[in-house]
Amino acid sequence: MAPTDSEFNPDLLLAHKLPETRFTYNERDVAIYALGIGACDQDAIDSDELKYVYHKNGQDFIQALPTFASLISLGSLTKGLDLPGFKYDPSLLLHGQHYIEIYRPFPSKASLINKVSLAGLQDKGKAAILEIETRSYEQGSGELLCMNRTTVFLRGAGGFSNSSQPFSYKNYPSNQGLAVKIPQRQPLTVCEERTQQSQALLYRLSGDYNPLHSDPEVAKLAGFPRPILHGLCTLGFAIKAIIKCVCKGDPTAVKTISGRFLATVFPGETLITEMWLEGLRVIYQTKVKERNKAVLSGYVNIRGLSSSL
Ligand SMILES: CCCCCCC/C=C/C(=O)SCCNC(=O)CCNC(=O)[C@H](O)C(C)(C)COP(=O)(O)OP(=O)(O)OC[C@H]1O[C@@H](n2cnc3c(N)ncnc32)[C@H](O)[C@@H]1OP(=O)(O)O
Repeated sequence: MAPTDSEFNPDLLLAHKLPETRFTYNERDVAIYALGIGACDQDAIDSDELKYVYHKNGQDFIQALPTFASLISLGSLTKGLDLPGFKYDPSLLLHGQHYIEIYRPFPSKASLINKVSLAGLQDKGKAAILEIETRSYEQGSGELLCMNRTTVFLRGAGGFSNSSQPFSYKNYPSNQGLAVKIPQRQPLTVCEERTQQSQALLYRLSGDYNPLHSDPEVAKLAGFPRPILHGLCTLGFAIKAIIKCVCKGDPTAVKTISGRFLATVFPGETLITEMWLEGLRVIYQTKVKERNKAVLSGYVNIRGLSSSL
């Protein structure tokens, strides 16, 4: 008998080709994104951050933060994905992990073509873990600008495969795993930043309009007391802190970014990011100060460091 629409069908799923998408942005988008992750929020003349939102000292271009890459992939994903052979409830979806490779610094405006593919699916019993890879090419030159791998944790969508041999598919190298071991020693440096009560309302204007981050009723139905902060907003705060504290304010120093969202953040909470240097890798962990709770951890690979660190 042929499987019905609601049944798991790995052959159908793995053979499915996701459509190419397009993403065009300009300097206004770059600046709105930076404001959404707290640039100049604590100090409107912050000499490290003004360049992300304004033509500081007459600079020609507003400078894009490396985490702007995460927006490029999201355009095609935030409404959820229709995947033949696999069903899930998009209202129970949580962002679990995010991985970015940046191949060259971001222009402050561009038109891009996204090639999207399924990178992984795992049955974890109580949940399914779905991974989508997006490679973004500059229209015209065809140059590859960045790659995003979005991992989503689909609550309630597990248990779809044989429980003695749960389904597990990954098409990328295991050394790109995102779990990090937090060093036991004191961090090299620590950065504290308060998010605003309106943080998610501002961040959503960059393109992730999921009402989980803005609508109290939708948040309650998803199991939260109030709207939660976008995972990529928290990631943006953490990486901006690393650029300021370790990369001496140079956003082009960042090559690779990884992050695992460990717990939910509520807008208005204070983020404390601890950073450790291991060669050309910064290991980091972000905690919510008010609850002393780790909410994000990961690493950033950087291109080089000045010897004064
Ligand atoms: C296609 C759609 C694209 C979507 C676009 C993006 C939409 C954006 C949404 C958001 O921004 S949501 C807000 C940001 N995210 C969060 O706030 C999530 C924070 N994290 C959590 O709440 C929890 O970590 C969790 C994800 C609910 C998991 O916790 P839980 O206690 O249920 O898991 P465990 O029992 O510890 O582990 C089970 C299993 O899953 C693996 N795992 C655990 N956490 C993660 C994770 N964050 N990412 C990926 N995988 C995770 C864990 O290793 C276990 O596997 P095994 O070890 O058993 O193999």
